[in-house]
Amino acid sequence: MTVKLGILGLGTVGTGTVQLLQDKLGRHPLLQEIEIYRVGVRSLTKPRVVELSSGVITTDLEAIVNDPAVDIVVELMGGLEPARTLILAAINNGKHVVTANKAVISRFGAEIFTAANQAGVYVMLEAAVGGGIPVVQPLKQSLSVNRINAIMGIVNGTTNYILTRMQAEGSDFNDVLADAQRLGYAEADPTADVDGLDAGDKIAILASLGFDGRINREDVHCEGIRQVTKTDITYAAKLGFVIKLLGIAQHLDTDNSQLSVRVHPTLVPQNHPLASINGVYNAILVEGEPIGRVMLFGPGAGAGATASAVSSDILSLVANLKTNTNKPNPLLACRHQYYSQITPISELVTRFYTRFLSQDQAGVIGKLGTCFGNYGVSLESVVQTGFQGELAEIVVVTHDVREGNFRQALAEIQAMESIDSIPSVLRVL
Ligand SMILES: NC(=O)C1=CN([C@@H]2O[C@H](COP(=O)(O)OP(=O)(O)OC[C@H]3O[C@@H](n4cnc5c(N)ncnc54)[C@H](OP(=O)(O)O)[C@@H]3O)[C@@H](O)[C@H]2O)C=CC1
Ligand SMILES: N[C@@H](CC=O)C(=O)O
Ligand code: NA
Repeated sequence: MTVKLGILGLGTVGTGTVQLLQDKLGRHPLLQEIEIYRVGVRSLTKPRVVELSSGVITTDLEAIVNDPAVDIVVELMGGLEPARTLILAAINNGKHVVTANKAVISRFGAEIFTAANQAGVYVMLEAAVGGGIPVVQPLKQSLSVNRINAIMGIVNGTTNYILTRMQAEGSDFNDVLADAQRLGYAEADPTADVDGLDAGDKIAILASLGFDGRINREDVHCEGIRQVTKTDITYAAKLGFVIKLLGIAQHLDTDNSQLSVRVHPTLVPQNHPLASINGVYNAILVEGEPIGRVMLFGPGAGAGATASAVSSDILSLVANLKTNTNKPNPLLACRHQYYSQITPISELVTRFYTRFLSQDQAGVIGKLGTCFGNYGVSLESVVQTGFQGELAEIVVVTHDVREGNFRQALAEIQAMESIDSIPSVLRVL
C-alpha cells in the first residue's frame, strides 16, 4: 500500500516538492511508496507547471485534512490561518504533518505539538528553518547530546540576497527586493523578510530546539534591514566588517540563567565564518559542549532547496509508517513542557556602531566622549569620516556595554544642540 499525501499549497515550495516526488530516478527507493493523492489550492484556473491526474487538485482543503485515506498532510500554503486550523484538524484526525510554515510553528507550536503528542502523530518542520539546509533534524538528533551555548546565523535568504547585492553593486534596496521576489525567495508579503520577522520566527524555533524550552515569540526582539544604508555598508567595510541580518540565541552568562533570543542587522568581523555567507545562502553556527563549533551552510530559500527539506521529512514519516511501530519515537516527537525565560534586550551586553551627524563645531567629539563616559560606555574607535552637506559625520564603535546604559547615553546625546541626528545604530558581533 502506498503512503498517501494531501499537499496544501502548490506555489513555489509545493510545486518544487511535487516535481521532486514525481522525478524518483536516482533518489531514495522509499519514494516509490509515496502517492500524491490530493493537492489543495486557492485557484483552479491558475496555470500550473506540474501535471497531476484529474481530481487530484482541489480547492476543498478541509476535505483533504478530513479524508481518512490521507496519511500525511504536507502544509505548504503559508500564513497563519487557515494553515493553523488545517494542521490541527489533520492532527486530530490522526495524520502526520510536514510543514514549511515557521510563522505558524513559532506562534502556535505549543498548541500544535501538544495536540500531536496527544494524537500520537509527528509534526516535521525541516523546511521551516534554513530552507534546504538540514538544521532542525541535526539539532533534534545528531547534536542533541551537546549542551548548546549559542546558535547564531543568517536565516533569511531574501535579506541576505539584498544586503549582498547592496554591498557588491551599491544597488538600491527596492530593485534588489523585486529580484528576490521574482526568484521565489521572498514571502508573499515581503515585509516579514525585510523587517526581520521571518528570521525572528526561525531563531525562535532554533532556540526552542537548542535550549530545550518553548519560546514565546513575542519575547524575541526583531529589527530588520530597512535602516541599513549604503553609507553604513561602506563605513563598516572600512572598519573591517560586513553587515548581516543575524538571528542569535545565546546564553549570556556562565551559569546559563540568561537566554537572549534576537534578530538584528549586525556588523560581523570580515574574518568571522558568517561574514562570507552571501546571496540567498543561509548558515547556522552552533556552539556546543563538547562538540565546539559546527556550521551548517546551504541554500536558505527557493523551490528545489526547500522541496529537498520537505521531502526528507516526508521520507522519515514514510519510513516510520512502513516499520509499523506504535511506540512514539522520542527523536521525532516534541518533548518541551515549559517556556524559557528570555532576557530583555536592555540587559544585552554588546558592542555598538553608531553614526552621528553634527554641526561642524570644535569640541563635539569631546562632548560625545564625556556623555558616553558618564554612562560607563567606553569607546573603541571614533572617526570623523567626512561631511554630508554642512554636517560633519562621526562614526563611533564602542567596547562591550549594557544596552540599557548605551541607550540612555544616546538619548542624552540626541538632545545636544550640536547633534543634528543619529541616522544609524547597529550592534557589532
Ligand atoms: N519560498 C521559499 O523559498 C520558502 C518558503 N517557505 C515556506 O513555505 C510555505 C509556502 O511558501 P511559498 O511556496 O513560497 O508560497 P506561495 O505563495 O508561492 O504558495 C502558496 C500556495 O498555497 C496556496 N494557498 C495559500 N492560501 C490558501 C488558501 N487560503 N486556500 C487554498 N490555498 C491556499 C496557494 O494557492 P494558489 O496557487 O491557488 O494561489 C499557493 O499554491 C510558507 O510557509 C513559506 O514561509 C519555507 C522555506 C522557503
Ligand atoms: N522568505 C524566506 C524563505 C525561506 O524561509 C527567506 O527569504 O529566507
Ligand atoms: Na532546513
